[in-house]
Amino acid sequence: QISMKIKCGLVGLPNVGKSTLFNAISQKTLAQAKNFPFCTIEPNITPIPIPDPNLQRVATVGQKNKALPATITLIDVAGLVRGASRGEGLGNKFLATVRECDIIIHVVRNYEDDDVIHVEDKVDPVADAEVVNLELLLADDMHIERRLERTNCVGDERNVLLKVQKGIRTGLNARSIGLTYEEKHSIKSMGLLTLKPVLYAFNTDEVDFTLNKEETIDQAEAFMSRIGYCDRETDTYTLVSAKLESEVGLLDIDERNEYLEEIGVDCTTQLTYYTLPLLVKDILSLSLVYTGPGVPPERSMTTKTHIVQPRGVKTIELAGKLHGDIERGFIHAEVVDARDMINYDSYNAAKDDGKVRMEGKDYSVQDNDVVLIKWRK
Ligand SMILES: Nc1ncnc2c1ncn2[C@@H]1O[C@H](COP(=O)(O)OP(=O)(O)OP(=O)(O)O)[C@@H](O)[C@H]1O
Ligand SMILES: [Mg+2]
Repeated sequence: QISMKIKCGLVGLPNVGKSTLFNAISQKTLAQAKNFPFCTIEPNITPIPIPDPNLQRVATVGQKNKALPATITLIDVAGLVRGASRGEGLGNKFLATVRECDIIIHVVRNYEDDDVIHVEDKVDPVADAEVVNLELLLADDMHIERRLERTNCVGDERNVLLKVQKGIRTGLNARSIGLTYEEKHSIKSMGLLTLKPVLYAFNTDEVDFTLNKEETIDQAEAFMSRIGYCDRETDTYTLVSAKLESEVGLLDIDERNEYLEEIGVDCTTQLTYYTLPLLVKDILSLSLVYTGPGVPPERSMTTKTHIVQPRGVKTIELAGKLHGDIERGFIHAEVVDARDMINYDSYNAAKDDGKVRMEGKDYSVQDNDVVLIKWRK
């Protein structure tokens, strides 16, 4: 449960800008992004740091010379076309990669550009999203059917899958039928595509992203209310301009800032490399906790950020994650909130001021906790 890699899969029709967005978020040219459908065949994978304005300060106050941010993994896969579930295009084999993801980033094309081929011949984000969503639903239906044919599919798993199958056959996503945590858990290994939360990346051109921003937001809101096979309770969207963002990502920092200022774009509120990991953190209710501060320098020179998934991680589990010896020798944990700690000059100063509390091995670590585990060999 702790520091488990969080995977985000980029999904969408071919040639809508998935690889361009992948490059924009990674701020590198890692993926080939070209104007032809099925440009991507093998998945592109890269870690993306979760922006954290407190991390550097926590490391400094904790007298550590290295600060490691938490990362999520971004995966860019092949485009999906109408009929993929019946083997059209590249078929749906690559969806096995998406099954392992925690969240789907569904890229839809809202930009007009006669030079960029559209596999459905016209720019229509609602129609595109429906094509993809229907294929995801059909892929789940087939995946469930195959699993139900197996004699070892019994008990809770079978009952829940029958319930999901019934829902899917009336056009409902697995995430829309109100499964309990336990029910979801019993079918976890299936990696159902429609059980995953979806973040729509509404990919627009530079002008719609900047000058016409208000209208573009209206369009995106209208898009969200019109698409089919969507969950209006959980699914959300973000505006992106993959081309612009991938281009500025390659400029050196001064050039980039100057250009962004000229076009009125703010990095930390508008650029996807910054906003998207934070959205993912929010949607998946992830917490960040730190280890390192308070630990003597000969034991650690690094403040490390860990991702904690919902439903709690105990200090003893965090200890196990750091080292088997630390888990075995666990005495107690010192815990301070990072937002408090950064107001002091040192870890000890925060401690002297009563900001550091003592917790036992069953304490569930919280977002922003800085944890120092006391242990003996
Ligand atoms: N916001 C945008 N405005 C204009 N052009 C864009 C935008 N986003 C992407 N493009 C262009 O669309 C084309 C296709 O992009 P890209 O290769 O990223 O698509 P893709 O979804 O990865 O396709 P595939 O599924 O075939 O791998 C490229 O020429 C890219 O420059
Ligand atoms: Mg691609």
